[in-house]
Amino acid sequence: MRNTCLINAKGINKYFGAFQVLADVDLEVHKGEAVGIVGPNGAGKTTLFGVLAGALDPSSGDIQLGGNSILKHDSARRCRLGIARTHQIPRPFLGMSVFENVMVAANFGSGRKLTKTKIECLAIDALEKAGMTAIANRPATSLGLLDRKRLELARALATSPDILLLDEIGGGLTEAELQQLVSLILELKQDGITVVWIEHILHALLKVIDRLVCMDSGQVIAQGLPKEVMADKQVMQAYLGSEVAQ
Ligand SMILES: Nc1ncnc2c1ncn2[C@@H]1O[C@H](COP(=O)(O)OP(=O)(O)OP(=O)(O)O)[C@@H](O)[C@H]1O
Repeated sequence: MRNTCLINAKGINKYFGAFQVLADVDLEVHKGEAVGIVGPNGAGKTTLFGVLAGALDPSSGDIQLGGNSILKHDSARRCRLGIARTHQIPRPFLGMSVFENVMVAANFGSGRKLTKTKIECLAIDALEKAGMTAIANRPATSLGLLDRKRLELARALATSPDILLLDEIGGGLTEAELQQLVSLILELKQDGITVVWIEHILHALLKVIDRLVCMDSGQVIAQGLPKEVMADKQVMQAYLGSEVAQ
């Protein structure tokens, strides 16, 4: 199962003006695995997600999904092909309720015409998984940061993703909430969803991932088994001076 390459990003470079943010990044993610991405602030992790999800065009390189290039597909098309993403800074539709936000995602992400009942089922299921059923009717504007993060996850789940890109979804959660999040992500993995998770909270990340990738200054500096990557000299050096919650 883990031999099937789902996402294959090759030779990704990204410049903002003259500033190179990604430098020849290769990333393979196999079907069914959970991959963690760590690295100091500014390493290029979120930019890499932007490039994978289609929010940003790479300056060069290719991204394949299931063996086919998706470079020319915009983020909406990539979402319909099964790539869902949560944002580090949540971006709900503020004029809508929690439920409406998730309904939009369920409708939009499916890539085919669904009945209203089916869309509602997808939305209810996603809200349940994200632990938001009790506040489904609240306006999105009334949510605090943690609930906005949950809503990000619910919206991503409602699109019925094959691959879930999670961007620092654990930040700001209590230890108990982190445990719930870990259990949920393990469940999603069990359900066959491939997970790529950028996270600074290592002890949570390490409970979920099969493989770890460490980035620094726009480059992948190590990847492999989590324990080996964390013991890598270059990785430890990259973290010197930055606080890593273990
Ligand atoms: N739109 C942009 N224009 C110019 N520079 C940008 C832009 N977006 C990101 N950057 C810069 O690119 C670098 C990488 O940013 P990115 O957000 O990808 O890092 P990161 O590894 O996700 O960091 P963090 O852990 O703090 O979220 C940073 O120096 C950032 O300031």
